[in-house]
Amino acid sequence: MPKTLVLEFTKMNGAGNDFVVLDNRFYAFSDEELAELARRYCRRRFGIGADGLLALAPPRQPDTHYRMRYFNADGSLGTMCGNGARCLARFARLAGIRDNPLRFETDAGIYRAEVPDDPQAPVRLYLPPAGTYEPNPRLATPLDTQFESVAFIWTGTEHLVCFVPAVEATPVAEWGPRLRHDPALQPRGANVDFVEVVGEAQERSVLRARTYEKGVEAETLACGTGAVAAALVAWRQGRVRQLPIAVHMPGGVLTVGFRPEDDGETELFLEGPAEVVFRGTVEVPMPLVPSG
Ligand SMILES: N[C@@H](CCC[C@H](N)C(=O)O)C(=O)O
Repeated sequence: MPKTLVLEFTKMNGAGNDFVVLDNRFYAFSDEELAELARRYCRRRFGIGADGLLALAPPRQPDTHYRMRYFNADGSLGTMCGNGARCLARFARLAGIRDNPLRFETDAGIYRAEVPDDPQAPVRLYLPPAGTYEPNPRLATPLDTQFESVAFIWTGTEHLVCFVPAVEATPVAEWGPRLRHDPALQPRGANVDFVEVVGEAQERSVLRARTYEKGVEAETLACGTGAVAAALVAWRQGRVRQLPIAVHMPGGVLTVGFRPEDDGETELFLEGPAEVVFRGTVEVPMPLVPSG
């Protein structure tokens, strides 16, 4: 009889950016095994279906509650995922870590999250300041004349932010992969955010954005680090003047706030929904070998 392991998982989403979530404090899967689980179970129609896999791992540092592991649907390791981090924080509270706020380790640094008890209430993630910013990166790809500006910014992972006049009409499926694979951005590549400035409403700036995600290799319904990237670039380029900034994505609204300082932004936060959709089990054939 082939050996199997019954794996308990939780399906979650943050504004439609969806994840398979598991408690790796019990399973102790290696990164290679987690990558394989992501490839197998994130597949739509053949698996559970998700943009990525999140694992709650034991902390390595004494002053943190846990360590987040994030794998894209193609099995690639993601240094950070804004919506995933908010979902995993809610999962951690449900899994019995009762402190609030939570402090956790990621491959992009230490983050903090505030999780209200109300399961419908938004989860707020506090991020460290953004990294590399290039307002005019030299790309090999000739740009669409419709693009108003293209900037690179690191918000825990790589983002290329393209301001466009009408995001609905932008052919994301064509321009996303073209720019994501631009030779100048290799070897890591970049997520590509197409952003339109809508204006101001209810004491906040409003952006509309769509993201093509590396590792998913498709447009997702929302991207947390992408919303932060869009908001920061819009602010730095003087395209918006009111804080916070509401970023409308196809799957929902994410809010980005910060305190502007002369040398950058502090108290950077990302807020939005982080919801459990269902819990389930899958029988995982062991040992877990790459499915190819
Ligand atoms: N959807 C995410 C971003 C996930 C990481 C990305 N695909 C990468 O590998 O850089 C978010 O909410 O931030």
